[in-house]
Amino acid sequence: MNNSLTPKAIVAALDAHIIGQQDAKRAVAVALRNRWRRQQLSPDLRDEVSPKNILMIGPTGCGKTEISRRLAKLADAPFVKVEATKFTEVGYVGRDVEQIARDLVEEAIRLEKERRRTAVKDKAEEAALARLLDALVGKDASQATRESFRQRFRDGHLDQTEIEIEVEQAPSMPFDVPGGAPQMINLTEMMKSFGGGQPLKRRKLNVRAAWDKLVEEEADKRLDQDDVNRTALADAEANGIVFLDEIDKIAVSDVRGGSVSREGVQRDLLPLIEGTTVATKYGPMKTDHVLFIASGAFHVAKPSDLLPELQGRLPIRVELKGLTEADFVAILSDTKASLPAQYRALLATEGVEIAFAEDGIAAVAKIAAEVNGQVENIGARRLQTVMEKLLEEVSFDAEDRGGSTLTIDAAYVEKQLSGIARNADLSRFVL
Ligand SMILES: Nc1ncnc2c1ncn2[C@@H]1O[C@H](COP(=O)(O)OP(=O)(O)OP(=O)(O)O)[C@@H](O)[C@H]1O
Repeated sequence: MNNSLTPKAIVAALDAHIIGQQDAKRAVAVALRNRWRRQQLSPDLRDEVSPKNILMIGPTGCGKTEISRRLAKLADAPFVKVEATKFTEVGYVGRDVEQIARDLVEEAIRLEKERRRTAVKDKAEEAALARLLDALVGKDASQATRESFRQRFRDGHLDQTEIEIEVEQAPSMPFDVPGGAPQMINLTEMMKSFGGGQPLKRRKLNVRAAWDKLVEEEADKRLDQDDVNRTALADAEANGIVFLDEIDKIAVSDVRGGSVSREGVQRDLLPLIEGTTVATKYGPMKTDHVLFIASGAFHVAKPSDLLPELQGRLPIRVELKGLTEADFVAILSDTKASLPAQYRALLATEGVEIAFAEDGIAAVAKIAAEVNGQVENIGARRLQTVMEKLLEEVSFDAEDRGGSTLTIDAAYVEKQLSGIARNADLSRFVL
């Protein structure tokens, strides 16, 4: 991890995307910095320091996941989100919670591959181009023909041309045999151990898609898979972040009748959070230093309804506030890659300019807050449904509007949305 990611720098980076919720931002920033601090310690002391996990308490759609996901991205750390309620479903067997650790390792592998692919990109592209040309003009074509196709490909003229190439088959789903990961059978892994790579399969693709696939394959061939796995496993152990959503739903007082199984889930989660070793396809993974961020609305159950041991493992409590109309204005106006900016960019690709007037933004925020109040409070997620409806017409007609400019002001918002927003029954379905 990067030395420059001080708590202040982390909060500033989160501020670019998330409005308010300063307590939560500060808590995650300190948790992340503590990881860096731990790495600076002598090995014996380093092992003693366990992460201070966080419990985020706040209504739906107020930024809990977003803060955690952005934090992970900032730190380039493997991240998984799991709903705690998933483990209370019918068919649940205690072992399943260990899947969280396995998923974290898979995510770490994906990240590690992505990092390394950039290093071998040039060589991979060269080899991919050779294979692409073979597929386009045949192995025996003259140098001149190959060169001319190479140029046409570079200029993008062949993007939609269909070709048939031999690519590696996607790995088959592993069979998850009772008893855990070490006994997983993966057919493609087995084929590999009998010599040769993944089995090949002829597929029809357009040149654009074939190119991406071939570059990925050629890059992967140049990666030392064992080393990728080793590094990724260590990365998941030291830097992994698990976001455990809906933890309140497995707290005991929230249920009538089903409490045994829910308490069971808490008991199963406990070792994972306290630190245990989970068997994965890539070797044992220790969860001692994984950062857990648990989250829930806690409308009915309280944090004190969780098992005491679990409460102890989530020592940092932060409360996130429900978002107000003013927050919605800020989310629409002041965040990086805000929804208006996204729609503006999307429609610009069709030559349609849209400009959001200040009173237009205010009107959208007002409607979102009203519908949240009348129908159901889904927080900032409401902005997505409102914006989609608002721009539905222009999004559909964009092809006929090339070269035009549309100003989205209060009057336009009123025209598009007021009928729906004032009718609670209608907005229940549409907004
Ligand atoms: N404070 C905020 N600032 C900017 N955008 C926000 C904020 N809160 C939520 N959003 C946006 O709303 C959407 C939903 O937010 P998020 O996934 O963080 O909800 P949540 O609090 O985790 O809810 P849940 O508990 O239901 O998962 C995301 O697209 C996010 O970008």
